[in-house]
Amino acid sequence: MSVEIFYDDDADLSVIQGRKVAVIGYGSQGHAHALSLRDSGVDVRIGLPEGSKSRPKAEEQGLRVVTPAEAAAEADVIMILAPDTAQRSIYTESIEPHLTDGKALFFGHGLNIRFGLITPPSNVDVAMVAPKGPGHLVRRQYVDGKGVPCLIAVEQDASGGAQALALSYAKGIGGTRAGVIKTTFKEETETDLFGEQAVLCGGASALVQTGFEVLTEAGYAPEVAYFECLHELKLIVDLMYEGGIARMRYSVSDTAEYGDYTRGPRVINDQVKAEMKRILGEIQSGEFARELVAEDDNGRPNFQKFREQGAQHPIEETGRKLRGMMSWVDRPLTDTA
Ligand SMILES: NC(=O)C1=CN([C@@H]2O[C@H](COP(=O)(O)OP(=O)(O)OC[C@H]3O[C@@H](n4cnc5c(N)ncnc54)[C@H](OP(=O)(O)O)[C@@H]3O)[C@@H](O)[C@H]2O)C=CC1
Ligand SMILES: CC[C@](O)(C(C)=O)C(=O)O
Ligand SMILES: [Mg+2]
Ligand SMILES: [Mg+2]
Repeated sequence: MSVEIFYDDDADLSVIQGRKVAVIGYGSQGHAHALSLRDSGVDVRIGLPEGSKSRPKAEEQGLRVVTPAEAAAEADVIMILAPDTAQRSIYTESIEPHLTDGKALFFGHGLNIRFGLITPPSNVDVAMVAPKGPGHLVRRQYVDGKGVPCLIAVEQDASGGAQALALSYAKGIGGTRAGVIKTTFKEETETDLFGEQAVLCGGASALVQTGFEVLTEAGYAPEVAYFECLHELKLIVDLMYEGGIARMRYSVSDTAEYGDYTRGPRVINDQVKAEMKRILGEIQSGEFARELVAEDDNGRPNFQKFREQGAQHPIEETGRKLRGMMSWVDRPLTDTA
């Protein structure tokens, strides 16, 4: 099945430049979208509750901050970039009352629409611009004249111009420099959740931690295990990113390549694939979304525990020490990450 991919020449920046945009939330994605849209000549305001920790940061970076309700009332494109679990109540309390004819409601991820947690009225456009990368890199790439690829989707096209508006927004954050693929809220939501759970975040973290544990439990130095299982992973993934798995295999030794073919499938085996399929099933059925919402409604007791356990894993202490010796690696997050 072929997909539609859009680049700079397919998107008209003046469409979003002609609208007033509210970015609700100023975290990973929020700061990246807001700053890059502003730098692309778009009229942006930030919606944050009084007392929000993010307010001083947004103001220091030259943005006007109002409450989410004020931002939604002023703007005609409202992009919700608060945590997915907070979006329902923000929508009901601060956005829904201001969804008058001709406005557009935008998302950076489709979870709340896909699982029916938010049901917008029929008089507004509902669309998504979802960067396929962390917000801090979305901003860094924009500043460097590059871009993170994005997905766009239109759930509701009340104006007849929702796709052109989404493409224009994507251009404003640098997405069309790299390529913007048209998809649906369903496809974006399910693939994004699967990717982050099974491969990018869950799968990769568990692989790295388990490799580190196997080496250190066998008596090898934690520093050596850290370089082998975490630090070097980036260098290997960089080669895959630049030229695919084949490029990585071309660059590593024949010994590594032979070990890759013969041992890799023993680690990521049929049992792992079956588990990945179960994970995808839980996403598609809505089981994961229900679990996430219940966890949040209960005050996130398990989430908090997992965070603490993760932070206490011995690989973190080893990494802190080693990264401290590599100034180019160990740098604080900045405006452009
Ligand atoms: N993180 C990423 O790189 C990616 C995220 N996405 C999607 O983008 C969206 C935003 O995610 P992400 O950037 O990670 O979010 P963050 O967790 O970084 O967002 C935190 C921001 O939201 C603010 N916030 C919290 N509650 C509210 C509220 N009630 N009203 C207004 N603002 C609030 C926080 O304010 P305070 O400082 O006061 O807590 C903070 O500014 C999600 O839909 C996510 O799935 C998509 C692609 C990648
Ligand atoms: C991989 C995690 C992600 O989906 C992302 C950065 O794209 C997220 O939700 O943060
Ligand atoms: Mg993602
Ligand atoms: Mg995600």
